[in-house]
Amino acid sequence: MSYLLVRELKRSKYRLLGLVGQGQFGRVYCASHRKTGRLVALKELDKYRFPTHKFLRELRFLLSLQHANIVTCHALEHTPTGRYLVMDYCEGGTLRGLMEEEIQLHPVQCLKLTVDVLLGLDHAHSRGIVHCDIKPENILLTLQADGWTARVSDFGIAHLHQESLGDASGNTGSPAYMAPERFYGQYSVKSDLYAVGIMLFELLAGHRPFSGVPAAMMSAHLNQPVKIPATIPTALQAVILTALQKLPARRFQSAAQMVAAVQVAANAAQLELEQTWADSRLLRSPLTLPSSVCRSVQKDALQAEVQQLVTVPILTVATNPSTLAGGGLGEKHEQVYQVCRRYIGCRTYPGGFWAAGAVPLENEGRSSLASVRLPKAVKKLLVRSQGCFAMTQRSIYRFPIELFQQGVAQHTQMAQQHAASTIVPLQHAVPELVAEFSRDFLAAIDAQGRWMAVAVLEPDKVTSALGFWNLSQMQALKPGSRSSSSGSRSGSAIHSPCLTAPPFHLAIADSRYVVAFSHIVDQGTHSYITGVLLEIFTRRGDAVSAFSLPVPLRQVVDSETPYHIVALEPGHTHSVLLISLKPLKLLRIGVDIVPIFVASASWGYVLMAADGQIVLLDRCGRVTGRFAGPASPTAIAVLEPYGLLIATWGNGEGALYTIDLRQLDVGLVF
Ligand SMILES: Nc1ncnc2c1ncn2[C@@H]1O[C@H](COP(=O)(O)OP(=O)(O)OP(=O)(O)O)[C@@H](O)[C@H]1O
Repeated sequence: MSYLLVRELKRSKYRLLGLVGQGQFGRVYCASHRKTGRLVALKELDKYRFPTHKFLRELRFLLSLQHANIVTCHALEHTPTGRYLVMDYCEGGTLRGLMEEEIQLHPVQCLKLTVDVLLGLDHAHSRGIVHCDIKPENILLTLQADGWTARVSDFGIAHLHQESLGDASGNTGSPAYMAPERFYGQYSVKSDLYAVGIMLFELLAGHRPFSGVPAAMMSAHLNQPVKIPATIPTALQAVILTALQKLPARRFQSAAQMVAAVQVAANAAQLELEQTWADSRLLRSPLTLPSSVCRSVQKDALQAEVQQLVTVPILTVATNPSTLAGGGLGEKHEQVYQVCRRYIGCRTYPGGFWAAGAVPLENEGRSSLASVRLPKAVKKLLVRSQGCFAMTQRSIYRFPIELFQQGVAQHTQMAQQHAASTIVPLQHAVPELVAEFSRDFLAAIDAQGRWMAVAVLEPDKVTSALGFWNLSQMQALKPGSRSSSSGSRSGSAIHSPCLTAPPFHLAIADSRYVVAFSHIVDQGTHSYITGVLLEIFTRRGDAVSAFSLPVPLRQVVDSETPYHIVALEPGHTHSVLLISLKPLKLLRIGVDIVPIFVASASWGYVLMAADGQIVLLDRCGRVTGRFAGPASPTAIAVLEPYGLLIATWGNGEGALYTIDLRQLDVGLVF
């Protein structure tokens, strides 16, 4: 990151959060406004590479365009070292980036993005501006409650309608998206609609209609008929064919006309779209066209959803194989069910599934097995080298990690020896009470298990203070005391900062920083949650930064990778949100279960539904396995690299399960 820019910005109203990309004319940074926490993109404009006239030209276009589907420019900042544009930050990156993710986009989402682009263009066209460079690289994305929203950016080579035709700069652009007339230096609003037609083709077909070197592409755009794959519904084929007419007069006459045609075709093709999509995995959230903006969730609805997670349905576990979800869910489920049935019912222990139940199996006349008694419902499980930390409503317990490792190791050993007829008794484990609080609390433990951040929720529910613990000595660090935890610079005093709002989650960003998440409530109604405030503190309690996310969240989990978190969103029952914090990037992945818990592993993510269904995703969000675990989970965690811990609660009893994923043939690469 440019040292000078950082120094300048230290004195400015923005705090840099990270480098986002590099364009022809300078770098783009993600920054937050120091007072409001609003995220912005700072586009550095190198004065040598971006001559003043070009720069003023783009600024003239940008400042005149204020629309939800155009990346808004707020200001121009001058520093002694340069100048930069302050723009809306688009945390979803470019449409090109989304298309390159190996997650196929739902056709309805593709149509919505196309309509978004057309609405943005309609606004620009109504002000006499032709973009002239529409392509996925110039479409940025923001994430909202109803899915991705596309915003047109980069008006660098835009032209006014009345500017002279045949202008030498008129034929600059990207040949793959250029309308035939653009190769002759001519342009009009219909040239932009042609480019949108190519993009729509590419979104639905997965490739562009013409490819090759620029000369070949020019020839194809001018002469070659467009061949549309039969997989694209007929109604939409007609829209693409009209947009890609060689003669501008035969295309849609305005962006608004094309929006109407896309909407009619989308309705006509609804059934076909669903069928096309049936075999592939996609964003299954219902989407409407055009974007009906629903940026918030009702506070009560979120509370009810969260409540549902805590008060799980009651079922007895570990003593009765029928409580382990098994039937009707495919081969893998059946496989796990069989393993459990053999383990419990026939006194065999074939490996692959190890359970420690709160009710010892001797009660049913069976041999003794290790039993982990869970005194309370576990709300959060964290696995560190020092042990497995189980957090209940007001206490933190630590189980020796060996207990679980022993369980997994024994399965493996037994599976290898084919000694499926013996039950190996495991040690009874008594969890150690690490801390007890007089009120509800949240806690996060750093990856090395050296320190812990704790927020005890105050009764007034308006404020909460953040406290820090040295876990090697198992003690809370008092505000003003000197931190002596290993790895810290000695002599730094601990603070106990007050959080802006009561948090609903604490996460560790890396070995030095903790992030507090709190809901942002609509100031007018006080009943809608519109987003999430993230406040970042050092492990000594110094406030570092704060910024807001535009989407409400209901559950957040730290990821294996620093500055990455995984979250579930209220209202988005079939998806999981991958969040990178530095710089902010959001990726929503569609899944075909309703996850209520998510855990992160070095190889990907584990999602678990209330009925025990478990889906494993790799780091790119592809499904690598699915099977059924115990029902009524209250918390899950990964026991690296191949163990999965599941806490359940029912009938006043709790249980901790360990599943050895290697035994399940789930296609994971460890
Ligand atoms: N407002 C923004 N919000 C988020 N990311 C942005 C924003 N603007 C740009 N970016 C990111 O920064 C990268 C560089 O953008 P920039 O517009 O400077 O260059 P470019 O798109 O490569 O084209 P050019 O240099 O020709 O204008 C983009 O690829 C995009 O990922």
